[in-house]
Amino acid sequence: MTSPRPCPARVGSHPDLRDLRGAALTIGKTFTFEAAHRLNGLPDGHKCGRRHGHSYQVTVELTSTELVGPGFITDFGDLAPFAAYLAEHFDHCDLNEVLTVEPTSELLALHLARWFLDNVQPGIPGRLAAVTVSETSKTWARCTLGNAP
Ligand SMILES: Nc1nc2c(c(=O)[nH]1)N=C([C@H](O)[C@H](O)COP(=O)(O)OP(=O)(O)OP(=O)(O)O)CN2
Repeated sequence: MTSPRPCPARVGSHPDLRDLRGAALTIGKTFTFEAAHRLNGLPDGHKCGRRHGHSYQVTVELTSTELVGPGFITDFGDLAPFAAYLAEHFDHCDLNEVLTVEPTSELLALHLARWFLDNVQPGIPGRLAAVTVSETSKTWARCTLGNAP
């Protein structure tokens, strides 16, 4: 019987990303909720003018040039307030009653980015880079944030 091959020497990058000029890491977490909506302002007969439902997917992306703790941009668990906001205000709701703007993917991404910046961003180390909203498996809208604080 041959003995198993020994594990190779340990490898890994130093956690200081400044070693890699211009490098940044990005993480993402996807949240889901079910909701109904109809879109106003469309031509007569447009199918999205009728009330219909979607299984929404919302992905937040966070970026940083520095890692904390064991090597995190942000602990995924610290995004729980965002999950709670979606569950409380959007899940199984009519988005026309929830939002003061038309419930398009674009305007929903914009609203959720604003809410995240106001309510989650102040308490986490990573920086919000983008919020992407998908109504269907084939479509998405992304709100990309700049570098300004
Ligand atoms: N730029 C946007 N266009 C559309 C949005 C939107 O939020 N932003 N929303 C809709 C409808 O709500 C719905 O998502 C329908 O999308 P659509 O891809 O047109 O329809 P289907 O999922 O049925 O896809 P098919 O390719 O027609 O099968 C519309 N447009």
